[in-house]
Amino acid sequence: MKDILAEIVAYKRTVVAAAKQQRTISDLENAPLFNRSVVSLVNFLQQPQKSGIIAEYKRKSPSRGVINDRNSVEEVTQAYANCGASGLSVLTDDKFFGGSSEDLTKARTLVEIPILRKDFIVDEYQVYEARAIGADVILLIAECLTKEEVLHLSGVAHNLGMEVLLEMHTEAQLDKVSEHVNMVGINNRDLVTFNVDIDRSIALAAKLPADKLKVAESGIDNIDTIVTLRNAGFKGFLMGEYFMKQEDPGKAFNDFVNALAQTTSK
Ligand SMILES: O=P(O)(O)OC[C@@H](O)[C@@H](O)c1c[nH]c2ccccc12
Repeated sequence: MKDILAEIVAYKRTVVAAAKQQRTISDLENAPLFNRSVVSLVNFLQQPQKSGIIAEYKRKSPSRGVINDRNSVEEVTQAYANCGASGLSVLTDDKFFGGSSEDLTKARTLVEIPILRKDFIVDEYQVYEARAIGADVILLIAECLTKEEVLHLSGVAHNLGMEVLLEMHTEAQLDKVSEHVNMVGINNRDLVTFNVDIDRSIALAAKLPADKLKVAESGIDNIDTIVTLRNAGFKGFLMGEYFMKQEDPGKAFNDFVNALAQTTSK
């Protein structure tokens, strides 16, 4: 299989080069949202009355094709926030995921919970951009960055007051965790083969540094899985497709969170 990740990263480099011509970093620093106070996802994930779910707005993906092109970002993200999401994840990639920076900014103006910029960050310019569009957290993907790049990009995010979720998939990538990484996400989905394996999160979890909050990502579609992952020490659950593919994602989210609360209060 052709490495889609390499294709995405190459695309990002061209997008960033073009964006730099349009808006300099100092333009970004002057954006109205740039100096707003950041909301801590680490803090929200630790609040026991919340679900622990980071609910994702995603229109399409390379592995699934179109997931939802009917429900607006405003409608869905507001419903998620009102129904107990601990955070939101908004795809800002246009070409592969059908998202945009505007999507994230629209959500920002409507909700107060933390928002993760879900994209493929390969240049510090994108970290400034994340701050300018209203994100609280950035995603860094270990698979597409060197250890030095993770250190640098996480340091930039930290200096701008944002938090960092470092996503990984293999034990070898543990080495890339830096002091500025606040949360480690284990992706159940292999970004090269797209295979989903929940047991992988559980196996890797025990090996994560104790001071980093653990987030399980992808392919989560039932409450038992969340309970199992919680017992393995995970505090955050990043879920996209399961809600987005339903007729009414906001309602589906609400039903799921209510059922989860029932299960865990027993
Ligand atoms: O839709 P799912 O299977 O619930 O997965 C959500 C999220 O984990 C997934 O979209 C994701 C995880 N890491 C990524 C990196 C880039 C883009 C997308 C992702």
